[in-house]
Amino acid sequence: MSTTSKTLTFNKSTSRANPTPSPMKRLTVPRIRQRKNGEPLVMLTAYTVRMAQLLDPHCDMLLVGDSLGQVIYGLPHTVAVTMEMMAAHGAAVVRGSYHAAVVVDMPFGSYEASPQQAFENASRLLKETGAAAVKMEGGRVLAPTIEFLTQRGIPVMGHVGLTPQAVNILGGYGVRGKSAEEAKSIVDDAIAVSEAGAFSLVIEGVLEPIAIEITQKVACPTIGIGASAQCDGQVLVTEDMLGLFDRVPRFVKKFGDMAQQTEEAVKQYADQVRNRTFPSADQLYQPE
Ligand SMILES: Nc1nc(=O)c2c([nH]1)NC[C@@H]1CN(c3ccc(C(=O)N[C@@H](CCC(=O)O)C(=O)O)cc3)CN21
Ligand SMILES: CC(C)C(=O)C(=O)O
Ligand SMILES: [Mg+2]
Repeated sequence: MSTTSKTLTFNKSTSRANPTPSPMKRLTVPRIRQRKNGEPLVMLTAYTVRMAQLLDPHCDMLLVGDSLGQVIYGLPHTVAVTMEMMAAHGAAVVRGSYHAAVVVDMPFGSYEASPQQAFENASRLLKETGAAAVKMEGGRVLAPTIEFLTQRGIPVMGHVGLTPQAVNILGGYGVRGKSAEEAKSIVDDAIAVSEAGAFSLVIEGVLEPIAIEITQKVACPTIGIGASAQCDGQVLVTEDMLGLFDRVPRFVKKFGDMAQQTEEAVKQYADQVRNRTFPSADQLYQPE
C-alpha cells in the first residue's frame, strides 16, 4: 500500500511541544524553597502527557494529584486511588514536562502506617516516574514521617486544612477552621510539617486568616487552594479551571469552558457523519 506517508503525518508543531526532558533544566526543590515571599509559585494538576506538555511552559510545578480518582476514573472520592494509578500517570506527566518540577500525590493507605511504609512507597514513586517530590496529607501525626523521608533524600510537600483523603472522618469537603480550636490545630499542623522538613505546603479549604497566619509563620512556601492570595503560590485542578469537570468546589475560578467547546465539536462531527459530509476529499487517501 502506498498510504504510509499520509498515515504517519503528525502535526509537527504540537506533537512534541517541549524539548527532550533533561534533569538539569528543571526547577529544583531548593529553587522552589527560595520562592518564599518571592514571585508566587504557579502549580496545576496534570495526569496525562499531552496536558503536561501544554501546562509545563507556564507552571513552576505540576501536581499529579490523587484527584485523578474523581477526574479521570469517576470515583466518588480519592480513598480508592492506588499506587499503580499514581505511578502510571506520574510517569506520563514526567514524559510530557521539561521545566516544571513534578510532584506526585501519595495515595491513601500508602504512607500513614509508618515512616518505613512511606519511604518504600515514596521511593517507588520517584523511581517509577522520575518525579522530583511526593506530597502527603496530614499534620503533626505525619511530622516524623516527613522528617524520615527528607533525611533520606525524598523531598516532601505537605498538605493541611481540608485533607480529602480523610473524607470518611471529616464527613464531607466543607471549609476547615471555623472554630478557634480547629483553626489553632491547623496552624499547629502546618508548623509541625514545615519544621519536619517539608519543602512546600499546600493549604486547602480554610478561612483566609488561617492561611495568612500559616504563610507568615512557616519557613517553606505555602500553596493555596481555596485559601488566600497571600499564600506563596496557588494550585487548582486543571480540569476544574478549564471548565471540563462537572462538579467543582466553590473555590474554583473557571478560566475556560472546554466542556462546551467539546460538545460543540462532537455535535458537528455527529452531524457530518450522519449527513455523510465527513470524511470528505481532504481526509481521504489519494492514489498519487
Ligand atoms: N475536580 C476536583 N477538584 C478538586 O479541587 C479536588 C478533587 N477533584 N478531588 C480531590 C479534592 C477534593 N476536593 C474538594 C471536593 C469537593 C469540594 C466541594 O464540593 N466543596 C463544596 C462544599 C462541600 C461541603 O460543604 O460539604 C463547596 O461548595 O466548595 C471541595 C473540595 C478538592 N480536591
Ligand atoms: C487539589 C490538589 C492540592 C490535590 O491534592 C489533588 O489534586 O489531588
Ligand atoms: Mg490530592
